Amino acid sequence: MQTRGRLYRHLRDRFRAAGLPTADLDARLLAAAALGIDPASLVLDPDEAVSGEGAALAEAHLQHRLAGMPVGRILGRREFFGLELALSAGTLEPRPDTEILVEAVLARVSPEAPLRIADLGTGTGAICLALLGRLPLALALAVDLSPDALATARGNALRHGLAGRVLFLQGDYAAALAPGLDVIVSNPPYISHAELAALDPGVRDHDPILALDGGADGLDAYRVLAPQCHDLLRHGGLLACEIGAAQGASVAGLFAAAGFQRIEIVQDLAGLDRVVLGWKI
Ligand SMILES: C[S@@+](CC[C@H](N)C(=O)[O-])C[C@H]1O[C@@H](n2cnc3c(N)ncnc32)[C@H](O)[C@@H]1O
Repeated sequence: MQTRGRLYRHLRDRFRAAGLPTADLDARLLAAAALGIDPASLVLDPDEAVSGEGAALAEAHLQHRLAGMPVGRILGRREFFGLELALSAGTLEPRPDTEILVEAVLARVSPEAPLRIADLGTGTGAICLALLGRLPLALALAVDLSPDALATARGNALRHGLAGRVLFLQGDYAAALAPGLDVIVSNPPYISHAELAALDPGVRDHDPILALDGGADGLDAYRVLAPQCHDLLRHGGLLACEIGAAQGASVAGLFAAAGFQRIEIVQDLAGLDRVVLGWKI
């Protein structure tokens, strides 16, 4: 008889043998998802029998993972800043690094302020939904070029009860937005062509190219965003962008050239440059 505990150990041992760095966690998440149970139940009730259907689904998850598919892609969902977000073919899988951007903004605005926020290149809606969850009086515009991403983001907003405070727009960054915004956030595509060629297949083959390709040197989006956002922000407004680890000085330079002041570069938990912030004074 197949049990929860045996099924989990089967996945774990195969992932360990394949050298996956997060073998135990991946096995727990994928086995629990296949069985439709909480991961803790694998440990609490290891002797519970599993259905043939559950075991077959776990085997399919196992094969996908061994073929290099990230866990979030297999599950079709991912946790970000405490929110479970659905993914789709048109969305980047949100990364923990991007939580640094959310935290950097939250540390610089008042939670009681009725802020008008724009999230340019919203993907799953990760950044703006995380912000709206912590800023109860804020409203947001979430823009993406991808209609698939926008549909997914809208579903995520509905799931978390935030759809009444965010408007989803298909567009080219801020080209269609009106001035007067308080905060603009963006995690634009910032991978250079040289880095794209060398990218881990788990990223290259599963995240959409529109979410990754930052042009020859990775800075194309910031060249557009910095002047565009300076025009759209009110005086006292904040622009916060996620960046690649080697882009801090270049993006700070683009912010300064567009007229931003009090520019800061914030590091992630690994000490790498991750966010550039600037104020329109
Ligand atoms: C790196 S992903 C970030 C997604 C999400 N904000 C996150 O942090 O997980 C960049 C997003 O920008 C969108 N995008 C790319 N070019 C764009 C453009 N010119 N205008 C609007 N969105 C764009 C992509 O479709 C993608 O959803």
